[in-house]
Amino acid sequence: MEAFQDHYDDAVAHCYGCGRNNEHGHQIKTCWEGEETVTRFTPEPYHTAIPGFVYGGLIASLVDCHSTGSAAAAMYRQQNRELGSQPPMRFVTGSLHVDYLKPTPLDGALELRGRIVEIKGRKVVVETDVIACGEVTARGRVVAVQMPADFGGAKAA
Ligand SMILES: CCCCCCCCCCCC(=O)SCCNC(=O)CCNC(=O)[C@H](O)C(C)(C)COP(=O)(O)OP(=O)(O)OC[C@H]1O[C@@H](n2cnc3c(N)ncnc32)[C@H](O)[C@@H]1OP(=O)(O)O
Repeated sequence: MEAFQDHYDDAVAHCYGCGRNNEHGHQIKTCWEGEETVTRFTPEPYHTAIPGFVYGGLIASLVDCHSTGSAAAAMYRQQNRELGSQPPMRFVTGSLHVDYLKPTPLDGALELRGRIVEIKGRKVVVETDVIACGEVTARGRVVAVQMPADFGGAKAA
């Protein structure tokens, strides 16, 4: 199944978290599973915080890009548009909040499951559970905002 991130324009597919063209990045892939969005990512041994446990910054990074991708997909879905149809709708992070509920074992794949909490104007709020070994170890809440055409002085694509 094609992931949301597969539809990002080549010119903007270099994000460290989700850009498929960034060979040094995480290159996460997110899909719908019913009403939830799902990303699966297997941390490497060097993603360590305390030995045996995943670095919190990695978890935040995964929540971030999982959520901005989910926000875009939710907006396309709300507008009954195909992912990848023109003009593109891309989202950046306005706010990123993560609660670390318990240590996340560095032991196989992490699963991120997102729910769309609100869509209002250019804003989409996404809540995401991070699941390791069958347990929710972290929970994120992201306010994603549709990228302005002049974001950072650049042209949106
Ligand atoms: C080329 C690349 C392709 C990108 C394609 C790939 C995407 C990869 C994205 C990766 C994720 C990132 O790391 S993105 C990089 C990190 N993020 C950034 O650099 C963003 C920097 N910030 C900004 O540019 C700006 O602050 C924005 C765009 C986020 C918002 O500014 P704005 O466009 O003027 O929006 P504004 O009208 O103020 O707000 C719209 C709604 O969002 C809410 N809102 C805005 N900011 C916040 C906030 N911090 N906390 C809560 N809510 C907020 C407002 O209350 C309002 O809700 P209401 O009043 O309507 O209810």
